[in-house]
This record gives sequence, C-alpha cells and structure tokens, in this order.
Amino acid sequence: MAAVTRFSKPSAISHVRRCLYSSSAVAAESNQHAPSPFGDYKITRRNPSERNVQWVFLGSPGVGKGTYASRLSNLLGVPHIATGDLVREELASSGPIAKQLTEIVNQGKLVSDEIIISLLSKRLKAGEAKGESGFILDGFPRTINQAEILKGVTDIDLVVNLRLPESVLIEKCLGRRICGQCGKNFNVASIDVKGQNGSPAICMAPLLPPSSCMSKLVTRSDDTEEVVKERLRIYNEKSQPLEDYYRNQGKLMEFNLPGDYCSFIAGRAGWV
Ligand SMILES: Nc1ncnc2c1ncn2[C@@H]1O[C@H](COP(=O)(O)OP(=O)(O)O)[C@@H](O)[C@H]1O
Repeated sequence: MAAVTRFSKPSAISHVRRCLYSSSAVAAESNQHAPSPFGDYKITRRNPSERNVQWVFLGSPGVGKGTYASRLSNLLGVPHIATGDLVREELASSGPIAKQLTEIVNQGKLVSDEIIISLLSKRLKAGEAKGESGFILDGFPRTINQAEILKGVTDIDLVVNLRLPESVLIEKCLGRRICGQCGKNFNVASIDVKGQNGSPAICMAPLLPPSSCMSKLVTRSDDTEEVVKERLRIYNEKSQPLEDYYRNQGKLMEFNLPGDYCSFIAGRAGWV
C-alpha cells in the first residue's frame, strides 16, 4: 500500500502532520466564523500549524479502533476520545438521560445526534480548559450527518480506516472484556482463520489481562451475538458511507488488519 510505504519512514508522523497542517490552514481560516452546531461549545478553529493533530478512527465494531487509537494517542501526545466511552460513562452516572441510553445501546442502535454531540462537546470543552488542542476521535462521526456537523466546526487532518472480515469482527466483539476496576480493555478471543480464495490467513493473539485484573473482567452488555450483528448491520448502512465521504476529500488512510497497521505503527513503536 503506497500510503503505508510513505508512512514507514522514521519522521513520518511529524512529516505528515506538517503537510496536513499546511494544506488545511487556508480552509480552517476561511471557516472561522461558521456557526457551531455544537451548541454553546465551539471547537476553537485554529490554524492547524498552531494546534495538535485532529484525527478520526473509522472501523466496524470489534476491529480494535480503541486499542490502536489509544496507543497512537500516547505516541502523538493527544487524548483518545471514544464516544462509546462517553456514552458508557453517562450510563454509569445514572444521570437524567441514562435510562433512555440503556435501551438504545442494548439494542445496538445509535444514540441521537443531539445527545452524542452534547456528550462530545462537554468532553472537548473540559479538554480545552486543560490546554488540549488535538484529539483522536474514535466512534465519531458515525454518520454523514455527524461528519458534516464536525466539518462545520473543525478541519480534520486525517481519517484512519481499519478493516477486518466480518466473521473475525463478531469473534473479536464476543471476546472483549473490561476490567471493572481499572477500566482497561482486553480481548480473550484467539483468532486463527485460514487463508482462502486468495485472501490471507488471519492470526491474532488474545490481548490478555494481567493477573491483577483477571478476576474483575466484565463483558459489555451490548456484546452479545444478536446485538453485535445489529451493530454491524447499522455500521454497514450508516457508517460505511463515511469511507467514500473522506476518501473523496483525500483524507482517508486504509489498513487491512492485522498486517498493514501492525507492521506500520506497532512495529515501529516496539509494541509487537
Ligand atoms: N457517534 C455516535 N453516534 C451515535 N451513537 C453512538 C456514537 N458513538 C457511540 N454511540 C453509542 O454507543 C454505543 C457503543 O459505542 P462503541 O463503544 O463505539 O461501540 P462499537 O464497539 O460498536 O464501536 C453504540 O452502539 C451507540 O449506541
């Protein structure tokens, strides 16, 4: 993949960052006075050379967006903001919208734009108060409408799209576990799919927890086979069109897992 080759040089990330900053600076300035659909919160639309990276991770449920995005966010020094985590925090808080959210999430449906944008605005506002000027978004946008709303408030630099075959996605979702104490994510699924009809074999080792977390593992209530299949269906219908949306803007970088991404990011950072 040409993009991977281009990214595999030592200073690749900072180089891409500089290139993306300079190409999007004009667009950023011309939209400075656009009204914000983020309600009372407006992402400060800065010249990209004066802020940190603003990237988006796309990919089906179970593809590992959270794992890869959080590792990359450590490398780039920006927060990893997952809207699924914001939704789960809201659920755990028993706040006013928690009851309404429980039903939607447990059916594998999408939460309304109004609610998700309000949760995201709150998180971005808190981050900005601490001096954050960049992010890796995971789970947002999930529809063309959300992407249009985001475009109205900031100019995303790069969109990373991760891909795995659907049979593997289901196994990975069913293998997900969270430590109820430290909140870290793990995966007990051991993937070993033989190559067929020209498609490569896929082997992915489980991401096992340390012994201190072992007895505290919980499974997400929406990670049942039925709900996962519904989430995949909704992803294909509502989120997959985002690939073309960002491809047409020249912002999409695609990785077929596990090979492409692992050999690029994980290998370079010494994670594998
Ligand atoms: N951008 C969004 N728009 C609408 N609903 C969302 C969004 N992000 C998260 N959610 C809700 O939170 C749930 C969990 O999200 P997430 O952890 O990202 O799950 P997944 O494993 O399906 O990627 C989703 O099924 C959906 O109900």
